[in-house]
Amino acid sequence: LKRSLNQAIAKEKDLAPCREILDQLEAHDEAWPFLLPVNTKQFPTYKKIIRSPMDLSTIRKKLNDGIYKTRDDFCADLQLMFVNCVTFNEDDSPVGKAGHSMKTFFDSRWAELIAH
Ligand SMILES: Cn1cc(C(=O)NCCN)ccc1=O
Repeated sequence: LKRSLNQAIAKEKDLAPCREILDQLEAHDEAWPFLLPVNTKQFPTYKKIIRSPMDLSTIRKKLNDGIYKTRDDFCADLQLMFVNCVTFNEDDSPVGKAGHSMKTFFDSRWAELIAH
């Protein structure tokens, strides 16, 4: 379906805050477990337990490649990343704690973005 120029501009506006939030997530002190895909050689059971891996570099690539059509598509991949983390890691582990901290940060920034 061909988009008008206005629709293309509207789409760009809608996703612009996603770039901003992603910048902040990547810069977060507790982003280290999420910057790259989980190393399945280091964690051989990961692929068996987590059927849909997701990480910040993959989200960045999808955003840059125009894969996300709406903000909610973007938000769904972040929620997937956090659910994967809770599934695979103990809450009181270093990665588990980082995941909870990053999710709390994301949810508050997302609310500001949507609630204006
Ligand atoms: C998201 N996640 C990350 C790791 C990890 O150790 N990442 C840092 C590598 N330097 C392990 C399990 C997990 O679910």
